Amino acid sequence: MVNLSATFQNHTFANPLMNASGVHCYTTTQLDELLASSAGTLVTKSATMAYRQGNPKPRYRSLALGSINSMGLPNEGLPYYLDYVLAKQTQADVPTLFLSVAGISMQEDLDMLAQVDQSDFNGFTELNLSCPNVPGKPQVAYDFEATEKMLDSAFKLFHKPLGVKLPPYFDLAQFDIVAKILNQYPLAYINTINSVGNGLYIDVDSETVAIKPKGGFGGLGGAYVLPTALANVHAFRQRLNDSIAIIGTGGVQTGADVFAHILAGADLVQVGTQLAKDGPDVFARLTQELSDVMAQKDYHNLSDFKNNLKEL
Ligand SMILES: O=C1NC(=O)NC(C(=O)O)N1
Repeated sequence: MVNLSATFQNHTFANPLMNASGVHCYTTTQLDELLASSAGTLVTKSATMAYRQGNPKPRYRSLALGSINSMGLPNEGLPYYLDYVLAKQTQADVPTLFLSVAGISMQEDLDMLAQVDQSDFNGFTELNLSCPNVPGKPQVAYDFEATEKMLDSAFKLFHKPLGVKLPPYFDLAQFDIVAKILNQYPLAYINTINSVGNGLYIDVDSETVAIKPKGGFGGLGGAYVLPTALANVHAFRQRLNDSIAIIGTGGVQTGADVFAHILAGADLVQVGTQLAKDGPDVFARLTQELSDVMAQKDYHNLSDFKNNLKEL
């Protein structure tokens, strides 16, 4: 018998799967659909303090090998999502929830964290340091000094469980540097990776880009990014204190991809592009496929193979 239950910082989820922030999580209707699905839990769309329209459309394009997006942090504003998780957490059989924030400035991040800290929210807060799509706003987590300053300030005022959403890194020396910074803080988790920033999809027939913002440059998701996502999960698992959990995000299309993320060291696994393509029913398929892969290998629990990637 296969048991998919996932433990994560003393919280238990029915399975390790959830949505990636930004996908099927803008409205309470979408969030309720996630709760009604086979997903183990959910994360809200990254919020700014106030409602934000985001970039001009078309700003998302589903592609054969994944997706490209330059949404630009459209969201209903922090109060909308905070109200949602506060209302939901009082209901029976609702799992511990995740709330994502992404200020346009460090001060906005701190203001939002302060507001969440003063609330009764009992779930995990995700500080998104890696949105690649706000014109003129660099991805914070590519600036190591700014990241350190941000976390110093955040932990001075925030006392609830906090995670950070990181961009992909591509250099082993960067993994060393970033892990050294992150290990200084009592982080509940890291979530790696965000979309691979500023890719450019070209439609040869029309000789045109796929999305309107930023001349077509946007974050890549889907099959394009699975090896990069697995590398970031594994590199950070090898370098971070055991006290910091890891959410693996990027490139999940099948149960075998979920298995690979966990083998690489992920404690939970998020699904973005494939959720956008298939809708919340994707979680029923992915949990079944993960269960099938485990049964074929005679594994009964996630701990039987988590972070057990073999080298040659
Ligand atoms: O962090 C983000 N990553 C993305 O790929 N897109 C969204 C966005 O543009 O809002 N934010």
